[in-house]
Amino acid sequence: MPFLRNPTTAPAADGPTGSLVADGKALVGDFVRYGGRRLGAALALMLAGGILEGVGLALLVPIFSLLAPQTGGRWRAMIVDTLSSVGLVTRLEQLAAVLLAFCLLVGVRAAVLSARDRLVSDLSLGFVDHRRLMVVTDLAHARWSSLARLRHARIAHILSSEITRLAFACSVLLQMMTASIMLVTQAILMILLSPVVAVLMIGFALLGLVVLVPLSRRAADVGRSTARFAFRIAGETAHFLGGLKIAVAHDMADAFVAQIGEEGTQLRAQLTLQQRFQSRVAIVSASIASLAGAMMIFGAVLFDIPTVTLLAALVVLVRMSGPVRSLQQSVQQLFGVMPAFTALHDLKVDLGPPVAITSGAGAQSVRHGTIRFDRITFRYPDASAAVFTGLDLAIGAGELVGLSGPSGTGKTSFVDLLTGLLEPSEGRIMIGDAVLGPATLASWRRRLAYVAQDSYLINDSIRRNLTWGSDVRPDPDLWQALAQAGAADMVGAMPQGLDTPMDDRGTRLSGGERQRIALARALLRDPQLLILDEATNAIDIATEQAVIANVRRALPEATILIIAHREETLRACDRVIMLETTQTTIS
Ligand SMILES: Nc1ncnc2c1ncn2[C@@H]1O[C@H](COP(=O)(O)OP(=O)(O)OP(=O)(O)O)[C@@H](O)[C@H]1O
Repeated sequence: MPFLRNPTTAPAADGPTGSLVADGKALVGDFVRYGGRRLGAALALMLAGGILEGVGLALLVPIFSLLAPQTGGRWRAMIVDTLSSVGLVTRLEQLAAVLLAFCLLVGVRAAVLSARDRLVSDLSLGFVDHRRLMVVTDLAHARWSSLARLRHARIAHILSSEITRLAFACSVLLQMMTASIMLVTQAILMILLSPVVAVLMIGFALLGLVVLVPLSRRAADVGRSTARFAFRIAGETAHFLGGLKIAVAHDMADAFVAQIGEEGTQLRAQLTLQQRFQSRVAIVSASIASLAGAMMIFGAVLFDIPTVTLLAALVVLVRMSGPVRSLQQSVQQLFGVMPAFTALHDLKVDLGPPVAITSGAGAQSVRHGTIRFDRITFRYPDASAAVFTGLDLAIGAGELVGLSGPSGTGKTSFVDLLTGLLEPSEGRIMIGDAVLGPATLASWRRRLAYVAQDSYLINDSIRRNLTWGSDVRPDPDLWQALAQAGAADMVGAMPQGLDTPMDDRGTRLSGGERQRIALARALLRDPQLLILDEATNAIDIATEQAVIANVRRALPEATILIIAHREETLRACDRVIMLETTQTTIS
């Protein structure tokens, strides 16, 4: 599994502002930076598709002229002359040649559009992956104090729903680019066919803008509030089970169902309103388009425009309705999905600057030695009281130390300071003769192993779980570590042994079984400091005592810190640090 080292450096100030235009610009900017040359190639293919579409439509003129000679006007003479000069004399030969050219063109256009769609899909999926990795990298490198303030539900929502909505925003943006290029090429063709018809068309396009923009804006407002509503429901759905549990326990199940039903009704009403606005926009667009068609026919008669030109122009007009509709719908859809982009940006702002870790030449190695808390004061940002004030203590290399105390006295904070997740507000932590800080953090973290109460297992085999975070090791080493953690019999009894998959992160194992696998994994890191954070509390006392003795034998030189409440566990330690109040005392 690759470890991410470099947080993203995109400046937060370039991010969304809440206005569609500014947010759209920021999203496009991000997308352009990501797409680079491939986006250029996609745009070139879009342009080629547009031009081929224009040429294909232009070929309708000779086809119509040859089909209905009396309607051709000056076009027909020109076309017949050109084809005759290359040896195609009869009407049938000329028609066959033009139709062949048309078919070839349709084939080439289909190939270009298929290449365009492949590239566009690659780009949009790749961009979403890239943004997801950016978020995960930012989270992985954020200061722990910033991270601890975030709600889990918010992160889960961003990494699942919001990223998916961003994928949709990308495809909408790309649709808009394609539609715009199509429209421009079709408009140019219209001008070439007949400037008079083009002027009429532009007049109607402007009329359409004047009528449709306010209507679309109102439809977009409705779309935006629908998105907010759906977002709120999604948030509540995430806490559904918790809410249901309390409701059932309080005999409020029917009220809970009614509450969920009411939210559904409100969302439906909102969606109906949105649909109504979209229908209104569609009715007005269709009316303007049909009026434009009628006026074009009228204008053609008035200005004596050949029927062939008129027919071709009408086909172009019909073809233009697709990109126009696509553009208009895309703008509305962007309103709905843009909050996803804003949410990603807000998360980056809330995470603040990444934690400083020196790598390369500036990095220092730490050597095994006494761990010393030297006049440590620690206060969480925004907290009124400090967790530790002027804490002085030392843990000798190779000591087995217990850490205990009532809830809220700072055990987790102590461990987080020791692993460098939190930085002291005052004072310093020494590892041997090195100060724990940006230069020594990477080296120190490579030398420690941390096992939590709720063990993190990945959805993979036991073998991969054991070597997660350390080098690949031969099977005998893995079995030895499992035996030391008291898990060898358990894994040996599984039909696939080390290759047994840990489905659903090992939830089918008991808490104690998961803890023993996590402990074996920690032993395989051969750490200088082993932290067991309530990591054996789900194991029965007799097995736990045996496991602690095994661990000590397996790591004779390592310092071991056990956070525990059980007296039996603490009795196995050389000494115990007891956190009694926020002003720590040590016994
Ligand atoms: N992110 C945070 N922001 C502000 N205060 C915090 C934060 N995390 C913990 N605290 C406070 O710091 C104090 C120490 O918390 P800590 O989690 O270290 O205690 P603990 O001994 O590990 O508790 P427990 O045994 O319940 O896990 C508590 O008063 C807690 O409310």
